[in-house]
Amino acid sequence: MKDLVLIEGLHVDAVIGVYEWEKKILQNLVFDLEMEHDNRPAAETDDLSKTLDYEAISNFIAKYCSDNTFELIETLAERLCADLMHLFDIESVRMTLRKPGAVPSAQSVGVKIYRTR
Ligand SMILES: Nc1nc2c(c(=O)[nH]1)N=C([C@H](O)[C@@H](O)CO)CN2
Repeated sequence: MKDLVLIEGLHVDAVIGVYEWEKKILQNLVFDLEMEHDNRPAAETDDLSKTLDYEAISNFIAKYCSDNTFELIETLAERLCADLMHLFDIESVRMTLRKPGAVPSAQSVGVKIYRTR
């Protein structure tokens, strides 16, 4: 098992959805990420620059969601994972993206994807 850096339950507001009324409102999305990265260099040197900075990545996700609008959560998850892997030293990422308000009778709905270099 390789090392992981985690982000769990990251709440972000976004304009997202297939229906016209959804394009005029903000809806809550919840992200969980498992990002593969060798944590030993950071642990050996106690150096943030050698690991995946979960704060920087969380901030990037929030800004990405405020700067971009999509219809499908599949599109958001796919493009966001591609950008994250391009910008950060992530070997692979498992992203769960939930849209809790989308189906009132469900606790949550969403997608889960796994992408690797
Ligand atoms: N697999 C998906 N199904 C649906 C999506 C989606 O993004 N992926 N989106 C919608 C609507 O936007 C919905 O969230 C409105 O409540 C429907 N199904």
